[in-house]
Amino acid sequence: MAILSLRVVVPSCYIYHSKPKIVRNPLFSLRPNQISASMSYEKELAAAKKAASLAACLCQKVQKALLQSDVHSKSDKSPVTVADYGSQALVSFVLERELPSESFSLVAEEDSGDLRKDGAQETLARITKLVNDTLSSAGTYSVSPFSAEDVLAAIDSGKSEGGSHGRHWVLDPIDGTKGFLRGDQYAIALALLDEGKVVLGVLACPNLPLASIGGDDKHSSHSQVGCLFSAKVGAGTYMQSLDGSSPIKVQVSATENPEEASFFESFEAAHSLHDLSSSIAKKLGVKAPPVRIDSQAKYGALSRGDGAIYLRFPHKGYREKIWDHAAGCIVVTEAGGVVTDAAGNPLDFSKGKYLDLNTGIIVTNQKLMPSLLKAVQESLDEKASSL
Ligand SMILES: Nc1ncnc2c1ncn2[C@@H]1O[C@H](COP(=O)(O)O)[C@@H](O)[C@H]1OP(=O)(O)O
Ligand SMILES: [Mg+2]
Ligand SMILES: [Mg+2]
Ligand SMILES: [Mg+2]
Repeated sequence: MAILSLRVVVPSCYIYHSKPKIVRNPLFSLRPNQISASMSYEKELAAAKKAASLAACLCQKVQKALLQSDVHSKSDKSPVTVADYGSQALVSFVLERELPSESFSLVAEEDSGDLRKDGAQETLARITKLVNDTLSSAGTYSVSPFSAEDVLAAIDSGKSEGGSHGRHWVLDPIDGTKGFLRGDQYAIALALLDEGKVVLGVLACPNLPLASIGGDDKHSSHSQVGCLFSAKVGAGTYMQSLDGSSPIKVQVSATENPEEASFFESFEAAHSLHDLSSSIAKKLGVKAPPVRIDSQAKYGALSRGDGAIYLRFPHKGYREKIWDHAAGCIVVTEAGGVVTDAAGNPLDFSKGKYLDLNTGIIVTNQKLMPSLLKAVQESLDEKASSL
């Protein structure tokens, strides 16, 4: 098993350049029917990139402090709480500020319930300071400091239920909390739904190396970290460094040969059935051991071809939430990949907060999908008959 465990030197606050120089590869030029789709959502994508970059900056400050603190405090959940809420407040603030003319609906993981309880004042004060410090060090907005009430209101603007009508932002302010606490991978995942479809997505992965983490490159140095993936319907997927390099277009692995493919799965066995993934991979003929990493960073890594397959089979009874897959899904599909449930159905983000799925989520390229689906079905049948 390959485990990517990184203790990183945290970069200083990212300065997000709102107008990056986009390097377009003529090999991937747009077809005429894609042009109208690609023309729209331009300012929404720019706002999403800005929001996720600022939130990543806030999270890195907290993770850095967490990793430097003494070992006993690492089981303390409060640092991640502060970062979760702070990230959500910042994203909500930036989106509303950048897109003032649009009606604003946000479906997000956190709410302010616990922060309004007696005894939470100190935590709320820490979050408020963190949000204000991040905004002032980025120097993007000349706003008077946020009050604690402003922070609570910004967090609570994420209370929308989503659905199939209109536009809804979808946010996981820290995806991969366990990875965040360990000092490993996590992501800030932000997507936009329009009439129930994901039309853009951004994944900020502060600890993901800019170089490939795929099979053969496991031993290469992972010194430069911090990736920002962004995708817009009909316009492909781009990756840039979180500290502001030019975006480059990325594509999923083109391999047709499972023997060459490596596969990603959750680091946490409690999040996905590792035995089932191993049986599927074996049936398919995958030779490499699984690459286990936390969060939607898996979708980002897959979108640039680091691995060719992502398998996710949560334990019985777990319901997947839209914020855990919306951004990752468009990042992979716009890079040429396919994301389905175990029966081969596309994910439906139009039903509110939850995804109604058949058994699990599988991700790969177009060529490998038919044989992957067959291996999944056979493994599920074997599992059912052994019960
Ligand atoms: N019991 C669980 N089973 C599956 N996924 C879970 C479970 N508990 C939390 N998650 C969510 O799974 C995602 C991370 O999974 P992984 O890193 O294994 O891919 C996160 O979105 C995490 O939520 P959270 O956003 O609170 O971290
Ligand atoms: Mg999550
Ligand atoms: Mg989360
Ligand atoms: Mg959570």
